Amino acid sequence: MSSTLGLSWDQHHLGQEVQMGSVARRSFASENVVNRDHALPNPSWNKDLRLLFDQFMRKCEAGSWKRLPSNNHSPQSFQDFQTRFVDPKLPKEQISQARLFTRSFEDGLGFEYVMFCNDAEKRVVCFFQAGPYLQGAPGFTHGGAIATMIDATTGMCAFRAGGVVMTANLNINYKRPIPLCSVVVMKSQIDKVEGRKVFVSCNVRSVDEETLYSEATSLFIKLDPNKKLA
Ligand SMILES: CCCCCCCC/C=C\CCCCCCCC(=O)SCCNC(=O)CCNC(=O)[C@H](O)C(C)(C)COP(=O)(O)OP(=O)(O)OC[C@H]1O[C@@H](n2cnc3c(N)ncnc32)[C@H](O)[C@@H]1OP(=O)(O)O
Repeated sequence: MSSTLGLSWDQHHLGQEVQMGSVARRSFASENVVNRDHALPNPSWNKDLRLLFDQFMRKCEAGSWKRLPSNNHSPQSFQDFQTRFVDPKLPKEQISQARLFTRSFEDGLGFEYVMFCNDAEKRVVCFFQAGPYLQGAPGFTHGGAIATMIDATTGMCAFRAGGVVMTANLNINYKRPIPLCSVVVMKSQIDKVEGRKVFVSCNVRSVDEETLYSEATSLFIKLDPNKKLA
């Protein structure tokens, strides 16, 4: 399947996966931040997150699911996105400090998560542990942090199916508050694709699946390579 940038998503992801191996431990002198794959267990992961990770890694061995690496810096394969869509007049020093929002916290304090995709079924699953810096109401996870993770999960689902996309609309029903430091299961799937529009839905449940925390629908638009974004 080809994306609007003329690269197939396999090429994008190949870039991501190649990068994981070759540059994963590269240090960025400007701020001494190691660009690494965060979608792997670290000591802050609780038992639930580790169990879910192990369970899905076994599914990966069986073949239908794939773990998605997640680095704090954009992979080299997104250079094309930058060249086409990012204003060249933006200050280079600040741009070189850019990092993925969800990977900008120290381990355990913010967003700890791992995503797995099943391309044949057009599904992405995310296991998310909300760290203590994501508090909204005391003891519970901030709604903006939940929205961020729903956007990231449905965005990845749309990207796997449709190439380079941006969020045009995100609707969330928050049904139950998510306890801080707990793990939730986010399941997303492509509902339909109409031209450049990719419709995705997502639900957020407790690990035992008994509690439905949130339900969401998103609309992503495949970017037109001939249109400037700003
Ligand atoms: C972040 C980039 C990622 C790229 C790389 C992907 C890597 C994936 C890897 C890892 C996933 C990580 C996940 C990250 C997740 C985070 C994503 C974000 O945070 S995105 C930031 C928030 N979103 C914006 O800032 C968009 C602002 N909006 C826009 O720039 C434009 O509106 C845009 C690009 C969305 C569409 O603009 P047009 O000019 O290309 O397209 P037009 O002609 O307006 O619309 C096309 C069709 O869509 C409909 N449409 C557009 N917006 C709609 C809406 N809100 N509701 C309903 N329909 C809408 C229109 O009516 C039109 O439909 P008709 O073809 O006429 O049938």
